[in-house]
Amino acid sequence: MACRAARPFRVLVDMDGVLADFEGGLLRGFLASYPGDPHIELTERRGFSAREQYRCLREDLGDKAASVYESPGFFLGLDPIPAAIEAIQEMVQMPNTDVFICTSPLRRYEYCIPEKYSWIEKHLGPGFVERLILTRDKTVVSADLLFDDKDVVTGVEPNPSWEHILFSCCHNRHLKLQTPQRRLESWTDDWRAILESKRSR
Ligand SMILES: Nc1ncnc2c1ncn2[C@H]1C[C@H](O)[C@@H](COP(=O)(O)O)O1
Ligand SMILES: [Mg+2]
Repeated sequence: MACRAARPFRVLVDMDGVLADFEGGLLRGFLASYPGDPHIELTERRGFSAREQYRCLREDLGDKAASVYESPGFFLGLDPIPAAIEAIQEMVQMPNTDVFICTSPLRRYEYCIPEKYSWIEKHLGPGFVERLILTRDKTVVSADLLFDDKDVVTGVEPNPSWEHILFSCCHNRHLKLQTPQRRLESWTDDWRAILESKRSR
């Protein structure tokens, strides 16, 4: 029987809230577009969906928040999360390691999709565009690790192959994880140790 060589270790890295500062961009855009309306400080964000929290604050604010991130220029204008660019550039150079950026486009994808490609080219270079996976369902993508700020990542596959590492973001900081779930506080935290511990399992 022929032996199959083990494939390289595979890491998926989410984009919004992990590489690109979606929450900071949303607050900045909301304040600029709706200066007279109440807003949610980043320290007060709870729950993944910013639209839902704004809607709870006042019914009309949910759609106003969405109008900010559905506008042209929003995704391309996002700042990188601190130390994210350096971390992913280092990760991609690691031996026996494949790194992909795995992100879900908005349902209103007109500006979101091309701007996600452009953001990667702008901040990581044209070669990195090859590593972009756009999917509304990350559970069907096979990998060893997924770094994602969404507290619950679900889809059609009930047992995804990856371990979800919760990347800390303003909306999930207060959550207490169930063991054995793991968290990465920031890209200055020890993400290398997470890769090595998973690699050696
Ligand atoms: N915190 C968020 N609130 C509302 N919408 C969000 C938030 N973070 C990301 N999004 C948008 C932008 C993306 O197109 C999709 C899914 O993002 P992902 O980071 O791939 O889960 O939702
Ligand atoms: Mg995200």
